[in-house]
Amino acid sequence: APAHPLWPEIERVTLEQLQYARLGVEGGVWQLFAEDGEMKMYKREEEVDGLAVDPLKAVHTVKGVTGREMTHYFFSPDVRFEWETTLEQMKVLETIADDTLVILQIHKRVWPASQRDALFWSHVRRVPNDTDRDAQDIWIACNHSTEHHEAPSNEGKMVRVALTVCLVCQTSIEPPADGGPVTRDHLTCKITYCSVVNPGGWVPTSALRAVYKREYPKFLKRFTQYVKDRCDKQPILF
Ligand SMILES: O=S(=O)(CCO)c1ccc(-c2ccc(C3CCCC3)c([C@@H]3C[C@@H]3c3ccccn3)c2)cc1
Repeated sequence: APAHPLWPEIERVTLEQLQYARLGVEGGVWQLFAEDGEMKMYKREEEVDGLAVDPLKAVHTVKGVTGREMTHYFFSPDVRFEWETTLEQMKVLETIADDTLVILQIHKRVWPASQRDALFWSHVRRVPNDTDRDAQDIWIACNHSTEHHEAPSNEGKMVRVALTVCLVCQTSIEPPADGGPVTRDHLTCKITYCSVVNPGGWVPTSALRAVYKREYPKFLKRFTQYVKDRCDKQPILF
C-alpha cells in the first residue's frame, strides 16, 4: 500500500463506510423520504451545533452495468461535470495513486445557502465478497473531507462543507439459460449510496432539508442514468 500520510485514514474510513453501507436500512431509524422506481432514499434527521446534518442512505438497483463501472464513473474526475449539476469548479490537488485523489470542488450557490466548497480525498477499490464465494466482488468509492496545503483556506470567502460519502455496489449475473454469452441484459447492480454532509456554516434547517429533498434524488437518478448510457453497447468491465 502506498506510503502516504493519508493512507491509514483512507483505509480505515473506506472499510468503515463499507460496513455502514452494508447495514442497509434496518433498525427503523431510517425515514423513507423519496422513492422513484427501484430507487429508495432514506434519511435520519440530526443536528450538529444547530445545523441540519441529516445522514442519507439510498438503495437502488440498476440493470445492465457492473459495480466496477458504476464506481469508476463516480470516482473519475474527468466525467464529473457530465452528471454533477451542482458543480461550478473542480481541481485535482493531488494524485496519491490511480485509485486515490485529493479533490477541491466549488459547488454552485444553492439558495438560500451561500456558496460552498468541498475538499476531500476520493478512493475506489474492489473488495472480495467474503460472505458469498460465487458472488461478484463488491466495489466501493468513498469521498471523505480532508485538509490539504494547496487548498485556499478561504478566509471569510467560501464556506467549506465537511462530508463523508460512499457508493457501494454489488453486481449479480443471471447467466442465460441457453448457456450463451453473458450480456448486459444479464447484469444487475445493487447500489447503496450513503452521505453525511455538514454544511459548515448556518443554513436555515427547513431550507436545507428542502434542498436535500430536491437535490439528492435528482443527483442519484441522473448519475445512474449517465452510467447506463455510457456503458450501453460497450464491453462489460467486471
Ligand atoms: O457524492 S459526492 O461526493 C459527488 C461529487 O460531487 C457529493 C455529494 C453532495 C455534496 C454536497 C455539497 C454541498 C451541499 C449543500 C450544503 C449546503 C449548501 C450546499 C450539498 C447539498 C445536499 C445538497 C446536494 C445534494 C446532492 C447534490 C448536490 N447538492 C451536497 C458534495 C459532494
